[in-house]
Amino acid sequence: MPQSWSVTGRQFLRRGAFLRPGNPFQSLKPVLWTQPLTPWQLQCIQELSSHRLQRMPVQYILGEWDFQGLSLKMAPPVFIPRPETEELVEWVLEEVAQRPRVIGTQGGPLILEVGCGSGAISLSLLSHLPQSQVIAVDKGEAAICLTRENAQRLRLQDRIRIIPLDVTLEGSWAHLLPWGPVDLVVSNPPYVFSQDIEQLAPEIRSYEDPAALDGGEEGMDIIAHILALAPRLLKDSGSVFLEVDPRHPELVGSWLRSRPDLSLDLVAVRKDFCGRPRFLHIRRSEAQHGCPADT
Ligand SMILES: C[S@@+](CC[C@H](N)C(=O)[O-])C[C@H]1O[C@@H](n2cnc3c(N)ncnc32)[C@H](O)[C@@H]1O
Repeated sequence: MPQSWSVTGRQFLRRGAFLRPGNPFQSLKPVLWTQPLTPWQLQCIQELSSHRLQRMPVQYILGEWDFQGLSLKMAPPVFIPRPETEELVEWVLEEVAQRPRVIGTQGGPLILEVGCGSGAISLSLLSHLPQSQVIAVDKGEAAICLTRENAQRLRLQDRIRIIPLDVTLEGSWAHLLPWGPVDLVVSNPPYVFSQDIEQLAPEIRSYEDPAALDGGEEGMDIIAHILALAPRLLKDSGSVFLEVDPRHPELVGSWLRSRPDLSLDLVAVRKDFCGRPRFLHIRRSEAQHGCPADT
């Protein structure tokens, strides 16, 4: 996998003055339509094209990608944020707006994101919720570094704690609460069924971290860990929002029914823009006090 190259697509387009600052690709200056390319420009185009011919995702070639109006740095092998995840963020923001008394009574909600990747979810939530604070965890070192860099680029670093952490490790939950229990846990976890990994596009299989994708036999490995930890992490009637595979609403529902000790209810399922059930809202029952494993 090529990890470094002399120039990213975005740098090339800016340095070569192809784009007006801050404008999208459509802003290509008309005067350039007929101007021959310089040798340097030709070399850059050849280099960038060769990456694409090796099936490198365009987001890695450009070195930047937009998510919820934020421009985020992208670098392999950190997971590239997908458009449907913007819908997860929008759902969380809707819930926060509709239930301000329940979620984050004082200031904005305190949010934990499990598996932050490039920081897309955490940073877009912070940019929309100026009173909120976020704890973002990921087990991947490259993901932690990229979230840190993106938080600084967006000047959101003062409201985010970025913690390298594997949520499947025993006792990990204690590190997840630097500010005490949270109002919301949000995650786009690895949820691809192991047997489906082979069918993913070469762009995904060759360049993105397999740990960001493979959720085990039924795609439930990390989901189950997050849900098992949730009662220790959440305030009373706090919520978990998850992005999942269309088969997961059924699987997660029956998994939760098999774990009544967790006092978690699947309260809503939302479809993505293709009409597939992809997002779950799971709420901690208000009646619960203390954690099952503590008693
Ligand atoms: C599907 S990616 C989501 C990244 C980002 N939230 C997004 O939506 O673009 C899943 C992320 O979970 C992280 N991850 C996988 N297993 C984990 C674990 N056991 N503990 C913490 N993070 C984990 C991966 O490193 C990856 O960054």
